[in-house]
Amino acid sequence: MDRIRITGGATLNGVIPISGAKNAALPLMIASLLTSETLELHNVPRLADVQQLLRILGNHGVDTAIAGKRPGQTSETGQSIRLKAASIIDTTAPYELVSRMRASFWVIAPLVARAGRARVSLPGGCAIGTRPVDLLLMVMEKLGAKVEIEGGYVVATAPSGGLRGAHIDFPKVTVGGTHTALMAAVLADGETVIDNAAREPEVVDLADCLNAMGARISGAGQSRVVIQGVGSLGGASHTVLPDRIEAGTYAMAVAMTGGEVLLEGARPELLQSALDIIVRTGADITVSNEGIRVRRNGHGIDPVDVTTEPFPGFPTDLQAQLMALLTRAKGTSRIRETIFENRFMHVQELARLGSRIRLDGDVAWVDGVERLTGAPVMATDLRASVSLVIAALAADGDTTVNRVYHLDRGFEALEAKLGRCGAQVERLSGD
Ligand SMILES: CC(=O)N[C@H]1[C@@H](OP(=O)(O)OP(=O)(O)OC[C@H]2O[C@@H](n3ccc(=O)[nH]c3=O)[C@H](O)[C@@H]2O)O[C@H](CO)[C@@H](O)[C@@H]1O
Ligand SMILES: C=C(OP(=O)(O)O)C(=O)O
Repeated sequence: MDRIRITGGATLNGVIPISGAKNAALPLMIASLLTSETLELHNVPRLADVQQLLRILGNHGVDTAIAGKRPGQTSETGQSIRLKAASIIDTTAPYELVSRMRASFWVIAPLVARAGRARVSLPGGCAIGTRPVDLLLMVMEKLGAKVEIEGGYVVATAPSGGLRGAHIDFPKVTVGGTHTALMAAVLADGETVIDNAAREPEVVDLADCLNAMGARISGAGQSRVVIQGVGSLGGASHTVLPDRIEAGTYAMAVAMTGGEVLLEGARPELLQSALDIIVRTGADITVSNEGIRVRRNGHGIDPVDVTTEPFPGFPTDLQAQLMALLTRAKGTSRIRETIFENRFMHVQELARLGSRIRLDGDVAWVDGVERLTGAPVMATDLRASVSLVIAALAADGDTTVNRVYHLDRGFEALEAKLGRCGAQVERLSGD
């Protein structure tokens, strides 16, 4: 298994291009199941999760073609992928494929909408909590599907006349639930109203693409979304929005090490709450047409008090990275995690580097320390892994981050992007 070795101490200076968002690319790719025509996606990041989803979609009958490199494109220029599901050849999403990635469960919605049936293994994904799918199943039932659990699989069947529009009122904000509702309702008969919908930018990106395919969705990005069902969807060409979590991660890395980096292509409105917090820690943020510039020169790291919330609040997917930054703050910070009940698995690994963090239920108290020291560490999920990279960049000596496959799920060309800005990061191939 590959590992990454980081020798701490360097400041970061230069330009980091921001990739297309993993969490937008995945539902966009799944939307290809809704039409027999070609969906062309641009700026798709080169990530293990994208590859895995291509395998899953291929199993359902989606033909994919990845465009070759054009002049001037580098290995980090997002890929263009054409997806065409002329017909759905298999409505089962098997355990071996789905258990590795949470988002793959969302195929349930387009499969039932288009083929009338789906048999989908209960999902896997990052180990950050129990992560039930009850609200996704509620969506399918509200739209008229019969839902049963058989041998670890969810079997959902549309009524004879197909899915019917309905009122869906989510008791809590769920990104996956909202994606599912959008993809199930676009082909349903009549109107669907979603209340308490997730307002995340990735939901808006999916709705924009579905509308380009001929859907009639209004209000995406607000709590109430209204969908008028249509008879069929066609092809479209859509560019994946930039990854706000990747941008926030590198912003925190620069706030940690000091230096000055342009996050090229990052869009500030997608991560304003995180940028506000980074400014409160003492870094400077400036915004231009090129992206977001982050700088910390000579100022220490100030402690902050942060609570994770659904968009537009501070994202849970940046909580671990912020915690890493705050391990070196001048004072005590408080981080409250309200989205996932088990998303503090990075605490014990950050402790190996010398951090001082106390857990009290859903709150982590981070006492800033003068010095971190390198150590072998092992992360249990994607964002936890990258939080260890951030801490390692500021630690004395070498840190080896094991289980790099977590990083490869969500960070495109991490070593190259950090390396070009002066960090000493090296991938060690293992057995
Ligand atoms: C691939 C992808 O886009 N993943 C993101 C997505 O995950 P995901 O879509 O899985 O997260 P949700 O927004 O659905 O989860 C929010 C909360 O709702 C709960 N819940 C969810 C569904 C359900 O049926 N029942 C239920 O109780 C979850 O356990 C959690 O406590 O949004 C999360 C919250 O922003 C992010 O951390 C993930 O990176
Ligand atoms: C939790 C994440 O991914 P997933 O939902 O696929 O587990 C993430 O992107 O941080």
